[in-house]
Amino acid sequence: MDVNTSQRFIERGSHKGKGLAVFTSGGDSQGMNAAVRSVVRMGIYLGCKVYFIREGYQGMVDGGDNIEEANWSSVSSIIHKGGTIIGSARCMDFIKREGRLKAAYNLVTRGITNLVVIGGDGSLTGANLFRQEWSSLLDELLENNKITKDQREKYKHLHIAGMVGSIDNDFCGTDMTIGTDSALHRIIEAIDAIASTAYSHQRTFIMEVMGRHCGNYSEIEAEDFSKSKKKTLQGFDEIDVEFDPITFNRLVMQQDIVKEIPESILETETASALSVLIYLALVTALSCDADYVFVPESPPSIDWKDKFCATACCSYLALVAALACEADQVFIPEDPVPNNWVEKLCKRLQQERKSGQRLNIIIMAEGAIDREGKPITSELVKNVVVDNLKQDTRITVLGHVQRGGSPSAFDRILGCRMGAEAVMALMEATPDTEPCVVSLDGNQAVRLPLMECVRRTKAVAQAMADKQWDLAVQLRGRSFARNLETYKMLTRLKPPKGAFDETGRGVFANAAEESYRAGKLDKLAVRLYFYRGVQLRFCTRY
Ligand SMILES: Nc1ncnc2c1ncn2[C@@H]1O[C@H](COP(=O)(O)OP(=O)(O)O)[C@@H](O)[C@H]1O
Ligand SMILES: O=P(O)(O)OC[C@H]1O[C@](O)(COP(=O)(O)O)[C@@H](O)[C@@H]1O
Repeated sequence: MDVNTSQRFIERGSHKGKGLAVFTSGGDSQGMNAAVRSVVRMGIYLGCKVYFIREGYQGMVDGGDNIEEANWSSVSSIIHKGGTIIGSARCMDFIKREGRLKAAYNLVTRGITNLVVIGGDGSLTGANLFRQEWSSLLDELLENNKITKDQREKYKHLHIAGMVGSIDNDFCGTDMTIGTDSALHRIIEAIDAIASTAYSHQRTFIMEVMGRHCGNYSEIEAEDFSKSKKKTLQGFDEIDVEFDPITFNRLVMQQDIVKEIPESILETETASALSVLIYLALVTALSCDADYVFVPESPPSIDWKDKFCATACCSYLALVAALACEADQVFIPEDPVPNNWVEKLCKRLQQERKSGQRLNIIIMAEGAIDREGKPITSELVKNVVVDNLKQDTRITVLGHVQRGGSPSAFDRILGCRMGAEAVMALMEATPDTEPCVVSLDGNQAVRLPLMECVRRTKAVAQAMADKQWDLAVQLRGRSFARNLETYKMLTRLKPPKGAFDETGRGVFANAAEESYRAGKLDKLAVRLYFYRGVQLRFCTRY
């Protein structure tokens, strides 16, 4: 499209008469209001008739006052508010065709054929299914004399654009989901606050942050519910809802699903909800100098508990002490091997205390598991620390605080940009255009095929279910992998072989300086080298 065409296209009123609706679905997140506002105003600007659909898919199915025309001022003064002013819900009715038929009727009778869905992968999957079925739903409505032939013809194409609203940053295809940045702010503020009291009492704190995924849940078809079909998910067969207290805790976290899924499915399918997404835990650990982070994509070995307090080797504590506290001594540790993580953590905790550190922070994603896929709960880690290290230990579950409060500037802007792009995508759509999800790629808003992203997102869950941890990390994307690598890098005690020059000075420090001056390195690499260099310089004093 040349400049003139594109300018004409976004001309005020250039899409007069089109019916467009926006709704929020699944878990709410900060920044959703900014996105809603942007959709409404962009739509109105282009001449569309814009509707709110309240309470997610439930409002679409129920119709009535839940579908309400919006105007310019209905989205005034909402950009700074957390949550979503139009409500969000998880809706079992929409999982069934019967529910989707009602939803189609409610849209057609209002002339709505453009939908902006703001939610997670489940909501986007539902929207895609809805679009696939649209034609047959309209046929059924016509057959039942619910709509006229004219309506059937006029509204025969449904267009879908998605935006990912979730604090979990768990959607493949976008660098940041709407809400993640704000949630991180909450977590970091909370950890900073905890650190002061932890310091006073010389305590270890286990901070549990949100981050879970139930991608396979979205794949449950309506038929599965009616037939109570028994399914087995590889790797989770041993999970017992009733008798295993650890597993029970996990399922409690999924209580919205537990409530609604028949017992027979609950016992098998819900297990898949244990596939956990860890962005918040990982990045928080990185930002807060946490002593350890439990993450499902890269879980510890199965015997983590036994090894937790068994030996005397520690790397992270020493590194953090050296970097953050200007420690006088730096240890040259062994490269961490996955099966030794418990040992290392134990050593770290002990070593930090020995070297004068007054507190420890352990961060856990709420769905952390070990390499066998078994959950590791905050309670379990606490017991291990208390029983074996005798450290005064507390658990803080940050819970929904993370999803509350005002959105950060980043999330407000992100919502605005994504919303405008979603409307543009709908206006440009042709009958053959696939549903898209508006994503952030670097600093660019891009449109990606919705189902491809959903497929990739679900592949992460599958990789974890298959215990393919490297693959799970890789599927989460480059930036996730880099964050994990950075975290591991900065928690190493021992620099790689060849890190010293003949004078004992870190060669990485030299290399970084030279390369940075020559413009050969990116910021991250320089920072990593810098940290290694600092560490090595400390060594040279001995
Ligand atoms: N496979 C599906 N078919 C139809 N609707 C679905 C499907 N998966 C999810 N949904 C709808 O989307 C809602 C939100 O999905 P959920 O997975 O709970 O949250 P999120 O969108 O945050 O991932 C569900 O309550 C349901 O109404
Ligand atoms: O608010 P609920 O229903 O207790 O759900 C809690 C879950 O929602 C989330 O905040 C977001 O999950 P979704 O984006 O998948 O909806 C998770 O991090 C958390 O585990």
